[in-house]
Amino acid sequence: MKGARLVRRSSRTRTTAHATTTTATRRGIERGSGPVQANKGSLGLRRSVGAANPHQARLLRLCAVAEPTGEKENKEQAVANVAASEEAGKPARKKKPAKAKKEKKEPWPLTRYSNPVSTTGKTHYNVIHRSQWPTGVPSVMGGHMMPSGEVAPVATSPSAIKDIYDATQTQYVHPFHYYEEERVDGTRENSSVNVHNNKASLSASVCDEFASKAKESIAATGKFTVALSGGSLIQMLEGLKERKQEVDWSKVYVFWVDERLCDLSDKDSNAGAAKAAFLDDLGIPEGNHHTIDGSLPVDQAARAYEGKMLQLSQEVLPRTEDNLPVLDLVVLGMGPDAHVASLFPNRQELAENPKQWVLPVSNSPKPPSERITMTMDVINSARQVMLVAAGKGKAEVVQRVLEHQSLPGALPAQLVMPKQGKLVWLLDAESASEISPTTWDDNKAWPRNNVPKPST
Ligand SMILES: O=C(O)C(O)[C@@H](O)[C@H](O)[C@H](O)COP(=O)(O)O
Repeated sequence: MKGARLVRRSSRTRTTAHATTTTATRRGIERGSGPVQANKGSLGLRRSVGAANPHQARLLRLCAVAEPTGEKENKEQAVANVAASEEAGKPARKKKPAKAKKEKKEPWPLTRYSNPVSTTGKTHYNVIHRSQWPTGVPSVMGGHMMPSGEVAPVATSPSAIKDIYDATQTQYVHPFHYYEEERVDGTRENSSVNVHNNKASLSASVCDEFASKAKESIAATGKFTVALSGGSLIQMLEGLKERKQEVDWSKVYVFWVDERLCDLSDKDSNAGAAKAAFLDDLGIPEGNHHTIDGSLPVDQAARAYEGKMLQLSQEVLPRTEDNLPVLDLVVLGMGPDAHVASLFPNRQELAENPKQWVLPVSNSPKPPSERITMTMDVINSARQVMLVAAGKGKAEVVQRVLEHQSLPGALPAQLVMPKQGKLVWLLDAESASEISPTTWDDNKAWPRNNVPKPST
């Protein structure tokens, strides 16, 4: 059996005045071929052998239990030896049974992988045998390794994925997918990691990047479409007010990559918080800010929001060949479990969902429990994605996401890979304190488990 191999692909690092900027390609998993077989050994009952006397009959009964076929020949031989020795009046000599070959154990989770089957040419599926995960995707699906070599803690997601078992195929078909090593346009270096000295310079950089993308897009296409996330990001975007004169805000369309199901006036509303913090000051036309209808049941709210997006002309919101919307910019925060938008680890919403752009989320591990979210496919169809994380509390997850390839779905942020566009990570020194970009070119430093932490 060949297992999965962690592979770091090429990367390079450059330093700018206020930030260390590392451009790196995505890492991928290379797997060997051939399905993993549960190596139980075949069990069989001993063939019937006639007993010559009561002693031999007892030996036969002892042997007539289920036993690995590899040992049965030896036992038959032992019985035959006893019979022969007794007949010759000699004490029986027991023949040592041959030692069963020890199965070579590979560290978890490699033994849980089976063969990747490329069904579409662009997608790899993990095919998991029924005997291996009889109760669905295991809770330790977050089987990424910590720097210590330990398996990372169980994901906080409460619900197991139930509906991925395909009864006709007698196997679990894992719904998450990887992209092939190369992007659609054939280039490899599509992501960069920018580390800023502190949160203030990070926020300034987030606003600069936003404004420059807006100007670029308006100059090229006459509009700028952006989808925002909530959380601490909203405060970081306040600095856009200082860039009010730089951008023609009347041509800006704002969407929510995810939103909590509540009224705009509710303290939980991302859109409400952003309006108060900066949106209302920028002069974006009312009709260009697309908010959700928080009074609807969550599934209807998702459908209605998707409907709003679908109604926009293709001049404003063009589509990919796969009929996915192409946003000019998606700005994501990241939770401590590596969730982005409201796409939480090991949840059904993360699965490929080609028919829908926006999904309802119930029982969200992060409160409030009902939300809507754009799909990972929509995020990955954007022209540019910004992934922003700040603070010491994010250091460990940033390190895991950037330096350890996990099982797909365990760390949603690892699935952010714009197909045509660019991914820019924007971090502050604290959230980047556990990563070691200077070793990203060093093949010997992979896998990461033994890499010493950067000196402070
Ligand atoms: O909860 C939301 O509304 C989100 O959109 C969510 O994805 C958020 O961006 C991350 O949880 C990071 O939040 P923090 O930056 O506050 O940690």
